[in-house]
Amino acid sequence: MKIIHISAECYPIAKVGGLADVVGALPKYQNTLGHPSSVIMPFYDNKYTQEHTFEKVYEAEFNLGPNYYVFSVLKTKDSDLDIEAYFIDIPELLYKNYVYSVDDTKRFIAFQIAALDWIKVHKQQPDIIHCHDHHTGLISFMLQECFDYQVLNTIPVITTIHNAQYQGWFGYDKLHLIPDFNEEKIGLLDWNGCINPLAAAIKCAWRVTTVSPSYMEELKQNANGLESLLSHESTKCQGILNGIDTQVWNPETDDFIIENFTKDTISTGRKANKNWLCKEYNLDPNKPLFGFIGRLVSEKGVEIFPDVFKNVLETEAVSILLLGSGEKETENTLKSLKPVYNGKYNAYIGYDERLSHIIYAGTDFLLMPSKVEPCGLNQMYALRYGAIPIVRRIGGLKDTVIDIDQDGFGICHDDVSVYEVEYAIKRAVALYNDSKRFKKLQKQIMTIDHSWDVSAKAYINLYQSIN
Ligand SMILES: Nc1ncnc2c1ncn2[C@@H]1O[C@H](COP(=O)(O)OP(=O)(O)O[C@H]2O[C@H](CO)[C@@H](O)[C@H](O)[C@H]2O)[C@@H](O)[C@H]1O
Repeated sequence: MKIIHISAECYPIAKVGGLADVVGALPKYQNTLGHPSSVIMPFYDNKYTQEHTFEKVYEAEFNLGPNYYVFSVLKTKDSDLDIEAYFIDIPELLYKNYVYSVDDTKRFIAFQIAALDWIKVHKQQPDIIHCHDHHTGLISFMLQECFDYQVLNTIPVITTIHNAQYQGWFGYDKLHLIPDFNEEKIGLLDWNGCINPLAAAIKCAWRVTTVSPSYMEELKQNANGLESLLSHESTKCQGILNGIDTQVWNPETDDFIIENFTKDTISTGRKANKNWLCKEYNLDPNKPLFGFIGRLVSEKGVEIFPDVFKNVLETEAVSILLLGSGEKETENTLKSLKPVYNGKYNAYIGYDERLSHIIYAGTDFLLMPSKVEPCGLNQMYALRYGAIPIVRRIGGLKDTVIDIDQDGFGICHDDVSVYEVEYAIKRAVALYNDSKRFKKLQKQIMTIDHSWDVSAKAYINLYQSIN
């Protein structure tokens, strides 16, 4: 089966968050299962595109409302990837030093048109088009209803919702950007008086998946306005838990970390990474270290951090290290705590792939008090690197972490409240002080298998069921 993934992000080419990790890994595992799987993504102006050379495999032009654009499809000449990636180059719209910004509607409609124009002329048509999130949400509508793409409408389209909070809404003033379609079908684009690409995908895709089974269930109650639509379409929806790329995320071979380790050398390996972090960020390596890595947005539960950190740092012998970027106000608040708790707390506000790996390898505990967590990859990376996750029981966190009091290996809490997270940290400190149990758990969690093997097969089964 020939599969094409269409996405705004793909690791290591362009990454903002977990979407990139999934699109960088799933096709790789599908290739290994014998199903040629490639990725179509925008050609951005970033480190990856600057450091590689590309060849043009196709060029054409298209209409975006009243304007004409020329686009090229590029392929790396010196690919170091295990997947085949094709890049849509529209210099005026996509070749930017960012992935997302305020002009996304126009940029991603253009991306979707160019991607489909190219698929249309492809010698070998795909058996499946797999779209990711709202940036590619109009593809299933376009195949079904736009006159230009009718020839492709027998190709099954799958949409994966990585995060239903973001839906890509836009007003009717931009309707003219979508290629011509039968206007009686306008209802397929509409949700609550706006054009809603994610809603259109839920209506038009052949199948809809979310990135964990629990999140699928939760969306029926809480989907940022799409609850009734998801309940209505529930027969074509399925939750498939994300995996992790165990080649990229492997403490034994990871080039980013300070010292590599296996479960047999975990003690010295993790110590070297923790010592490096503590030296670099002026923290005490003899205290339990609590880390956080992620986008600083409300759904990650980060608003409670200032109060949690103040309470904990004043009463417990702990160190805290945070890596994240996002909402400016949260960034500033978290930055402002640094001088107050000098030596006990530090934060790197920004994006740093290498540092994230070292934190997984060196922190004793990883905090994830998410309000919403469709799957969450960080807890799985933490497990693989022997860091104990402290998670709220929600979405994929609920599906992957079991509390130590239920014979499990993590620390779980039910609500996102200062009290509950503080209590979870206190339980973690008690666990840390029970050194024999703590060390045994660290070894045990490194052996939990969250690789893509199982889930990549689940996607193949899903594709086969509609092919
Ligand atoms: N400042 C920073 N510096 C370096 N690395 C950083 C970073 N901030 C985040 N990261 C990295 O980005 C990734 C984040 O992945 P998540 O799954 O936690 O989140 P995200 O919410 O982006 O993804 C959405 O999609 C994914 C994939 O489906 C779901 O798991 C998730 O629940 C859903 O919200 C991890 O690889 C993490 O290490």
